[in-house]
Amino acid sequence: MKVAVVGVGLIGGSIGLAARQRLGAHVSGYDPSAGALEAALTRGAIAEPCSSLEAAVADADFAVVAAPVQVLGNVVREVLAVSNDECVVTDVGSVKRAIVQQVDDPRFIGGHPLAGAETAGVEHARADLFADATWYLTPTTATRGSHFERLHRFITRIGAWPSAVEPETHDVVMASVSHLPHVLANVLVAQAARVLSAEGERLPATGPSFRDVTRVAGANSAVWGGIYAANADALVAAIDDLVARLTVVRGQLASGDAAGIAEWNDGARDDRRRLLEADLAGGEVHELRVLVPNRPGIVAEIALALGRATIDIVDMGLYPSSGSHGTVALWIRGGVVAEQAEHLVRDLGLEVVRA
Ligand SMILES: NC(=O)c1ccc[n+]([C@@H]2O[C@H](COP(=O)([O-])OP(=O)(O)OC[C@H]3O[C@@H](n4cnc5c(N)ncnc54)[C@H](O)[C@@H]3O)[C@@H](O)[C@H]2O)c1
Ligand SMILES: O=C(O)C(=O)C[C@]1(C(=O)O)C=C[C@@H](O)C=C1
Repeated sequence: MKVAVVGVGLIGGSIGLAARQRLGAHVSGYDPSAGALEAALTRGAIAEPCSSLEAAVADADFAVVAAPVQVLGNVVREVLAVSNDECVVTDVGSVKRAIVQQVDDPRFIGGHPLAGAETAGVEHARADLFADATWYLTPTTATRGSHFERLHRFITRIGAWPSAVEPETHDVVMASVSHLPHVLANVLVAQAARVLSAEGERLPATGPSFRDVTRVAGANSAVWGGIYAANADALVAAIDDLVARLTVVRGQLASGDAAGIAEWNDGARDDRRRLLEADLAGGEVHELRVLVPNRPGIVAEIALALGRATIDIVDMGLYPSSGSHGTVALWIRGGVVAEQAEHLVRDLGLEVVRA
C-alpha cells in the first residue's frame, strides 16, 4: 500500500508514522517547506520525500492532504488532477463546509480526526495520536462507495473510529467543542496577564486549573487563523451563546442567588460526565447485510444515517454484483445499537438481514 501525505506537519506526520508502523505502508511526502520534508524523513514519518505533488501521489492508494484549512481547496483539487482513478483523496481539515462545497469529486471524501495537540510540526508527530479517536468523514451523494469503504478501513486500521457526518453539523458542533475552547483559552490568558500586571505582580500566581483550561492558548497561528476564519459564522453564534450564559451566571452572582449557582454547578458536573462518558459502551459485534441498489451515493446515505444517530460502523464490506443490486455488510458493536441500526437502514427503504 502506498500513502501520499501532502503537508507533513503534526497531523500529516502522525498519519505517516501510523501508516508506516501499523500498516507497513510505503509513505511518500510532499510539503512546500523543504525543512518540514527533511524533518519528516529524519523522524521516520515518510520514507520518500518528493519535490513535487505529482511525484508524491504517483501510484498512491491514498492521498491525505494535511495542510492548513485556507489552502485545502486548491491543494485537494491539484491532488485530484495528478492522481490516478483508484487513489482515494481525503483531507484532515478542522472545518468541513468550505472544502466539501469546493470539491465535488467521487474520489474525494472530507475527513477530520478529532485528535491533535497545541504544538506544530512533524517534530511533535506521534504514531498513536489517533488511537481511539473519532475521525469524522463527510461523504456525499457523489462519493464512490468503494472509495469510502477503503478509507473507512484505512482509518480503523490506524486505530481511530470513523464517523460520517454532514459538513454543516460538523462545523456547528466543532465551533462549541473545539474552536470556542481555543478562543476562551486565549481570552483567559489575556485577562490573567492584564490583571497580574495591573497588580504589579510577576506571573507565577497561576495554579493547575488555569494551566488545564489554557493548555491550547496561542496554538499554532499558521493553522488556527484559517480555522477561525473558515468557521467564523458558527463560532460567532457559539460566542453569543457563551455571552448569554455568562450573563446569567453574572446575574446570579450579583444577586447572591446561592441556590441558582449550586444548581448551575451541579448541572455542569452532570453534563461533563455525560459528554465524556458517551461512546464508552462496548459489546459484541453484530453483522448486518444490506441489499442496496447499484447507484452512486448509497453507501454515503447509509453511513450518514447511522452517523446522525451516533452509531459507529466498526467495519464495512462492499459486495457489488453485476445485477441491479449489491450487498453492504456493516459490523456494529452492541445488540441494542445493532437493532437501532437495522431500523435506520430499513427507514431508508432498504432490505436488511442479520448475518
Ligand atoms: N493541530 C491539531 O490539533 C489538528 C487536529 C486535527 C486536524 N488538524 C488539521 O490538520 C491540518 C494541519 O495542521 P497541523 O496541526 O498538522 O499543522 P502543521 O503546521 O504542523 O503542519 C502543516 C503543514 O502543512 C504544510 N503546508 C502549508 N501549505 C501547504 C500547501 N500549500 N501544500 C502542502 N502543504 C502545505 C506546512 O509547511 C506544514 O508542514 C489543518 O488543516 C488542521 O486544521 C489539526
Ligand atoms: O488536543 C489539542 O490540543 C487540540 O487542540 C486538538 C483539537 C481539539 O480542539 O480537540 C484541535 C483541533 C482539531 O481540529 C481537533 C482536535
